[in-house]
Amino acid sequence: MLITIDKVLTKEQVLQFREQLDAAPWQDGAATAGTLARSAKRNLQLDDESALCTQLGQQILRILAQTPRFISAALPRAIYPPKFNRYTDGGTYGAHVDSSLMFLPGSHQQIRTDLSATLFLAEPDDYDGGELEVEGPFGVQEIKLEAGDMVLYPSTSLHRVTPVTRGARVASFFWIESLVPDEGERSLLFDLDQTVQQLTPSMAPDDPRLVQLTGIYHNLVRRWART
Ligand SMILES: O=C(O)CCC(=O)C(=O)O
Ligand SMILES: [Fe+2]
Repeated sequence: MLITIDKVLTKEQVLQFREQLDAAPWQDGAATAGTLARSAKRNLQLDDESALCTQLGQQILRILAQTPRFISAALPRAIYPPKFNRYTDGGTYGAHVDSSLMFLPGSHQQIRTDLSATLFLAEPDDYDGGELEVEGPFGVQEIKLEAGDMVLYPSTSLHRVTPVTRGARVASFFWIESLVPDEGERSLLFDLDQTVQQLTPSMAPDDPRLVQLTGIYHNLVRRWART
C-alpha cells in the first residue's frame, strides 16, 4: 500500500532546506548504488557524510517522530539516516528493488528495509518528469507530490524515477525497518488505527466500543510486532 503524508515540512522549512541544498556540492549518485542499481541510476546525491546531510536528516527524523500518521503507517523500529538526491538534465533512476539489508552508516548493525520513503523538496510545477513510479498489485502508481509531502511504499516494490526533462527534482529518501515486517499485517493495523482515530472525536473516551477497538489494535500489534 502507498501511503502519503502531507506537510511533513512546512513551505518555510522546504525553503530553508532548499537554500542550503542548492548551495551544496553534489556527487554522482551512481557511485553509491549497489552493483545492479548502478547502471540504472543517473542522478546526483549529497555526500552522506557531510554535516549538512546529517543536520537536515536529523531535522526530518525529529519531525517524523512527532507525526502520528507516519508512526501509524510505518511502526518504525529503525530508520536509515535520510539521504538527499537531485535529478536534472534527463536525470533518472531505472526500475529496481532496493537492497533488502543495509548497514547503518559507521556501524556493523544492519536494518531490514521494509518501507521506502521519498520526501519531495521541489514543487511539481518546477520540473517536468521525475515521477516516482511504483509497481503494486493494481498496476503502476505515479507519484509526484508537493514540496514538503512524503510517500511511503513497500521496499519489496519495483520502482523507478522517470527522466527529469526540465528543472530539478530534489528529494530526501530513506528506508524504515518496521516493528511489523509483514506488509499485509502492517496495512491492516494502519487501517484500523486510522478508523479508531476518525471515530474518537465523536465518541466518549470511555465508550466500550472504542475501548474494545483500541484493545484489538494493541492485541494485534502484540501478536505481529517483532521488537
Ligand atoms: O528519488 C526517489 O524518489 C527514489 C530514489 C530511489 O529509488 C533510491 O535511491 O533507491
Ligand atoms: Fe529505490
